Amino acid sequence: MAAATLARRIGRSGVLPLCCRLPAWDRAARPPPGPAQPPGLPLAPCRSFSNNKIQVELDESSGVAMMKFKSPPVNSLSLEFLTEFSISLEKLENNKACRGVIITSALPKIFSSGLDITEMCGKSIEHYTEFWRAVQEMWLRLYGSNMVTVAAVNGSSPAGGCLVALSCDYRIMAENPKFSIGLNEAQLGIVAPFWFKDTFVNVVGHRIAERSLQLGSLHPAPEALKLGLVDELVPEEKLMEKAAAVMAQWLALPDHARQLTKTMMRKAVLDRLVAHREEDIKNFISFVSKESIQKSLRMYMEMLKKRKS
Ligand SMILES: CCCCCCCC/C=C\C/C=C/C(=O)SCCNC(=O)CCNC(=O)[C@H](O)C(C)(C)COP(=O)(O)OP(=O)(O)OC[C@H]1O[C@@H](n2cnc3c(N)ncnc32)[C@H](O)[C@@H]1OP(=O)(O)O
Repeated sequence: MAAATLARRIGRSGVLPLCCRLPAWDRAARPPPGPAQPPGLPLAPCRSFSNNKIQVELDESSGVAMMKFKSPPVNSLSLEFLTEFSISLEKLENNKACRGVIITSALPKIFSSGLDITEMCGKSIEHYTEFWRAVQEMWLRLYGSNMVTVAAVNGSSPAGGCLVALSCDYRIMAENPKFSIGLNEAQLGIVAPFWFKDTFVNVVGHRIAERSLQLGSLHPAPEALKLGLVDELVPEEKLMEKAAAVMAQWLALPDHARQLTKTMMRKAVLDRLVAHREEDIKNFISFVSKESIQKSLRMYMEMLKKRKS
């Protein structure tokens, strides 16, 4: 689907209507590009594209796209960011030449600061609905992607930023102990929704997830490795090289076998949100609309600003 059409269908809602396409985790495995492809079949025109928030470059010879978050100061996941993120994933997913994507940040020291807290403060019910649908959409696309997804975590990655990394197939983090990662929602006085929790449990197991979620822990990179929250640590200057090597290793397998296995591992968790999407939006709205939650979020934002001065 052309980007313009997709953007129109998404419209202000930030949502890709489910009727527009099969979810990635239900699609048939794609044949690998290259010799198996009928000669003369044009590849989708998406070698490189970028928007205000995200830059994507696809190397058609390897089938690997590099996606860089570039939304200063901290790559927070605003409604606009999430919409652009979903559009970018959709474009790659629909491009037969693309088999894998490496996700990283173009900003120094920050992978993503998580959901944009200002989107959850003092807004209308319509806005909360639109925002939360966009958060769901992003996760459904990324966690359910048929592509190989590798997170090259080159900076701190709290809450929603951690969810992005957790939703990938493999996480490599820069071995800087000043960089931390985790679902720290409890520290903000809020609660990670069930599908954040499910994604976390699927990566680190129940006990580690329970302790980390209750404490709202942000784990420095070496601790994140010990917990299995990331798969590898490498010196920052080697991060992209390592990500490319890991990608090549994963792409060496036949797509159909890897994709069906991924679907088998993730389907139950994806289906749970799909079945309860509207209820999840209602829960989010009634939760963030509480005066006590608004107060907690405002205090947290003030704390961030004070820490700076
Ligand atoms: C019963 C069940 C009901 C279920 C209901 C579910 C409800 C669940 C709802 C939501 C889940 C939430 C998920 C989230 O992702 S919340 C966001 C969590 N993120 C954080 O805690 C990170 C906060 N930020 C930081 O720790 C730091 O900013 C940093 C480490 C990322 C970067 O540090 P530094 O480089 O020192 O930058 P600054 O702190 O100076 O920040 C620059 C600038 O950016 C602003 N900012 C930072 N993070 C955010 C953010 N997430 N959203 C919006 N704005 C952010 C910061 O305030 C500064 O602004 P400035 O002072 O105006 O320059």
